[in-house]
Amino acid sequence: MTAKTIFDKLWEQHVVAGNEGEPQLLYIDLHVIHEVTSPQAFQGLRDAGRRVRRVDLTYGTLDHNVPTKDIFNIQDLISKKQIDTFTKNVKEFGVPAETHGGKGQGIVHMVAPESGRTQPGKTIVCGDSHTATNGAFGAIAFGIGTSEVEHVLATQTLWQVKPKRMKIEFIGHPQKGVYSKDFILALIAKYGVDAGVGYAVEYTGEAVDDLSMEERMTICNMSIEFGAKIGLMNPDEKTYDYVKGRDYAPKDFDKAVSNWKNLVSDPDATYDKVLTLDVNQLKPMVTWGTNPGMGLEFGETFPEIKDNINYERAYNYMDLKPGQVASDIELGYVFIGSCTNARLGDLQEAAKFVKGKHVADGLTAIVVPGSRPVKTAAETEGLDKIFIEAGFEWREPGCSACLGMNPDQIPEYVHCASTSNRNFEGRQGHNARTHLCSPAMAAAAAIAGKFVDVRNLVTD
Ligand SMILES: CC(C)[C@H](C(=O)O)[C@@H](O)C(=O)O
Ligand code: SF4
Repeated sequence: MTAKTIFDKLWEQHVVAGNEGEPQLLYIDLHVIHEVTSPQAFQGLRDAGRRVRRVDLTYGTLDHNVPTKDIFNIQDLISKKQIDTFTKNVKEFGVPAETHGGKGQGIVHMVAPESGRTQPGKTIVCGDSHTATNGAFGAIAFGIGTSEVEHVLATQTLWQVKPKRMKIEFIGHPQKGVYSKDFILALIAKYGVDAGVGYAVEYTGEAVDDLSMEERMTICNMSIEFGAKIGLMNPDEKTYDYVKGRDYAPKDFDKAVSNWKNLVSDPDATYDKVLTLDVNQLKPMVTWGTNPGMGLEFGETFPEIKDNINYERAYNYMDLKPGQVASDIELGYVFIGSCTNARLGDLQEAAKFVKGKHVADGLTAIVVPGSRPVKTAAETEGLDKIFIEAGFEWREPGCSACLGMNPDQIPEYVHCASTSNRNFEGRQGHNARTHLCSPAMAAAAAIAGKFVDVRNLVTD
């Protein structure tokens, strides 16, 4: 029997028709939807007189347009329309979905795992690029376009060409104050934002084994910033423990686990490409430019422009210069949120750097839990008080300032330390300047008023 990767095993199990190298029809086990990319898809079904084929394998939430200050007061007309349309569509088609302001609501890539629907072995799609987040469970999960959303709603299948296989090994053990966000930012800085194009990436290595499920999700989430549509990991005991006891966990859990145990890459499986990154000496990462690959370890000087036209443009947009360092950036805003880094563990870690301290003068700092369950759990532990007493705003869950599709926008020309995944021009607001980093780095920066090395602040 030839050795196989987890990706090969899962792909084979889901092919309904077609041969490798050509488009193949895949069966989809879970289709998650949100208000931005589903309206035309539902309209298409309506026009064709079709229904949703498997409402039981479909699940929706509202996230991008949610106002996080005053959640029921939706001022923006487009936001209001998208939220109302979604609510009407899921009702009409009978799709289970979280309600606006409801107890399970949150960012789409957070609520699927939280509800227990995300499980090893599944194919999971959503009309959203960061769907790869779910790959942390040992699933094939990827973002699709609106016409594909319609196809999946109607047929529960999707045509796809099988990507190549890449293995990325994170070796070593990080220093305290260095997190999985730093691993993935370092990987993208080293190999570039296109390095993953055409590949399904499997993340392995002792550094990944040591991570919690939440930290693993941060890495898979940013596969897309590395250029890959799919990023996944081998499930293990931590994966099973995460799923166990959740509302939609398998009823016969032991049987499910015995199946999941086979869903790992064989030791001698081969890959089209293998990359490694040693995290032993890795320092906290901060991006200086306008794509997620323009990042450096804390303390390194920003690069020379040379012939790099993108660098010149990035420097102009960011109002920074070669030779400067991250601590030179004059921060005006700190955003702790998004599907990359707004889980309970992220907020717990950030709170450690905030407790008993105060946000720097003139700086606005907001914490936006990624989902209602995270918000509630954080409040039960008193994290909200720690942040509020320190001068942070404590918001309602949603995508928030990750992208400004809601009132949460970074003001023009202001530099923002952000725990999100994209630092493109205008992403967080017109002419806003985004610096990607870990929750700990963002929290410490809010207190200091500038980026500082959190390795020096770790107490436990
Ligand atoms: C709005 C949505 C389609 C988009 C995506 O696909 O990623 C958004 O979530 C983002 O992060 O830019
Ligand atoms: S939090 Fe950001 S990256 Fe995640 S789904 Fe929302 S907009 Fe996209």
